[in-house]
Amino acid sequence: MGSHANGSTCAGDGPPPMEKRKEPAFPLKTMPLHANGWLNDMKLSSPTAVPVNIGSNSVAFDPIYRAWTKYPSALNAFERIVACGKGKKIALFLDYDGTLSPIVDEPDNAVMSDQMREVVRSAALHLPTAIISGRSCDKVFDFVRLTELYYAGSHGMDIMGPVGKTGSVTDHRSRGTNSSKKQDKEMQIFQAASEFLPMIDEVFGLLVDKVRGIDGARVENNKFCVSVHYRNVNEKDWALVARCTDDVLKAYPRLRLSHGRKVLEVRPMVDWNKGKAVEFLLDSLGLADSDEVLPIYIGDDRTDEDAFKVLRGNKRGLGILVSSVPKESQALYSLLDPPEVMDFLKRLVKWKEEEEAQRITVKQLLVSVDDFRVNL
Ligand SMILES: O=P(O)(O)OC[C@H]1O[C@H](O[C@H]2O[C@H](CO)[C@@H](O)[C@H](O)[C@H]2O)[C@H](O)[C@@H](O)[C@@H]1O
Repeated sequence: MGSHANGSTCAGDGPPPMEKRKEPAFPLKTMPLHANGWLNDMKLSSPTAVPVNIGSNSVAFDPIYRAWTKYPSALNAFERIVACGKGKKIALFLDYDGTLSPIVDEPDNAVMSDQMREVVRSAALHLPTAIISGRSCDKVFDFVRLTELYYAGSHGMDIMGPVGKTGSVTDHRSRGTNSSKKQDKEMQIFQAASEFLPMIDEVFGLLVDKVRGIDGARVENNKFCVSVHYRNVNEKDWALVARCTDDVLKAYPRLRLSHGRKVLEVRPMVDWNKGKAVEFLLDSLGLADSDEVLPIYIGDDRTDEDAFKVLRGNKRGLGILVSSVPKESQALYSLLDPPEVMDFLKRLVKWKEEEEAQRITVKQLLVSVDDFRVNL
């Protein structure tokens, strides 16, 4: 995985800081069975990259990482990837946290660099582009601040797009949409679980109260989902976080839980996920024909696997996993970290610009030949 050599570590994935801890308010052996299962998942969901100290490209020199060749580097395989897209339209789907912005300890600080914003903007000018995030649409929009894109927040349960853009999604399949405007240029297109809003608000309040005593625990309201963060919680207290979340969820059988990177994600029990959001957008944008369109999805999280799976099915498109540690995935390719994502997007934009320039030249040539014939 040669191209991975320019990477940096996800510093935020390191062990939580050793802080003064509270003892769990209950003996661990009394943990309910599924909260115990969660604990296992909590440990597995965000494995720590173990950097080997060789210069700044530590992870890339890690022999274990280098031996991980199951998902080839999307940078090394760039020519192969664009060859799949030759003569097709490429549709781009991007996760936010850990893909466009580095993982950091404080969720509110997960800003996107200006450079990355510029690259995503250029990509969106050439290719239909959507950001699909576990965060609420509003939050991810506040970070990204680009009106040229589609946004699918709350794990795809809340989809918004640019108003008046050619090929923009129409409302014909939407449920409960009143075209609520955002930033004057954004409109709500689809909400998969709008009836859950009051329940999510309620659960958010209960979870905030419940984990208040746990050092480092933080609850985030993502509109149709709630995130319970334990990145800054001492590992010994992760079981307590699981137990508190489970206690609250017991009264809400219509909510379920998924695991992200040091976060428990509470979400409505509806048949909707990032994969469904990708299908919805492809379909609604008239991009569902796999003979004409190559969808590429880039993401780092477990919840992105639903999208990788959709694209892998029938060889419809390509998933690219962003990871600095070897892990199993439904993706076909990999990138080390957000800087590599930026490099990949830059190359994609350049390739697209060259392709467009070639097409214009050929068109001009054909016009000249026609003119020549007419004048003969
Ligand atoms: O689908 P995504 O865009 O990847 O969103 C998933 C979650 O991302 C955020 O949490 C993660 O990033 C934080 C900032 O780097 C980090 O502190 C946290 O540990 C990660 O899990 C976001 O805060 C969550 O609400 C999203 O669900």
